[in-house]
Amino acid sequence: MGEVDPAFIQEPEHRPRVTYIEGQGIPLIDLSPIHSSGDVSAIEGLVKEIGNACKEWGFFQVINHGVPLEKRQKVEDVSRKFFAQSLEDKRKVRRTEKAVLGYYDTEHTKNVRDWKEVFDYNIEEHTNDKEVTAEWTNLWPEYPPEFRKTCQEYAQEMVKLAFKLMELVALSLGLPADRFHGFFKDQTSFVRFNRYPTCPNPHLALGVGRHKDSGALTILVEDDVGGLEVKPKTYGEWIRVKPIPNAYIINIGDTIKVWSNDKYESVEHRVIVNSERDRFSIPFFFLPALSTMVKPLEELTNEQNPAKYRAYNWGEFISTRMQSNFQKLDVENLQICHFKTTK
Ligand SMILES: O=C(O)CCC(=O)C(=O)O
Ligand SMILES: [Fe+2]
Repeated sequence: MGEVDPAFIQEPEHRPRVTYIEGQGIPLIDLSPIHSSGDVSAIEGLVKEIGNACKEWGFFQVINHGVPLEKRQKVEDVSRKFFAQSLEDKRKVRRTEKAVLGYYDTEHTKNVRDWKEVFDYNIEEHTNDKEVTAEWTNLWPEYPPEFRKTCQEYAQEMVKLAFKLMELVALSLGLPADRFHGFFKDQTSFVRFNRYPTCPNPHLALGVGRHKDSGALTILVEDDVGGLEVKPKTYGEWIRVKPIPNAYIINIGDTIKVWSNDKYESVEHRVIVNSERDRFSIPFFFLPALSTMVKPLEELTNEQNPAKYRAYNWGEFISTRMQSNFQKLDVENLQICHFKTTK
């Protein structure tokens, strides 16, 4: 990508600011208690911390998460090797409008093109639902040769961590630890490799435009370049996230927001690019099964606190969203607010 094509240019109110606020207050949570069985008070303390972070921020970082560093380094390595190939080679595993996994460099967020290229792969090779128009079949590149195995091993680590986090989220809502597990049988979770190339005019474009993640939660690895910004509800301003070596960044997605009937927040975020160094990141999106009807949990609603959302089908939602990100459209993207029962 060379000059900044008009397709990438953000409206003035969405362009990044030259000066920024870094990291203050973003919760940093130590997950060690989940690995040492038996210490009830440590687990209780952790559950409280998670609950507060989900309520106030919708966003936090974790350390002592149990994911071996070597698995992370290997996956970062294959991502870099894949992107270092020629465009022609990368396009051998190119996604299409219908087949939504693989490589592409033309994603749009809210109908403005993102300054990035991506590669997506699914955790489970699930059969495509007839009701749903998108195809979810993995396209594996031939290079580097260890690509597929490394990706699959990393995905298993992400799934393990995601289930642990969902248990903590469930406990923090006063629910049984395994309350959410059933939704993830035949999950649609996927991993994304992002490369944000250097940009000649970083103040005009964004690596990813402002958005909320629509799944349950996202577990993100970023390198040391920095550029991720979040706008927590309590803050009202964009805050730059400070990269912490070997930490994972967790953000709550719209699905948890709906399940919790708005008790927990999904936070708006975006990625700033720069003119000096490419940035690489690897989000894992923890997503329910295609057939899931997403709606506020009955245990968390009652007459005083009625459901704030109508049920929607996850398969239709995610397929519509993936397809609308493929190209610029003249209509607004599908959002959970379209299913709100109250204004
Ligand atoms: O690259 C990042 O830090 C975040 C990417 C992101 O928000 C996304 O892909 O949904
Ligand atoms: Fe995101």
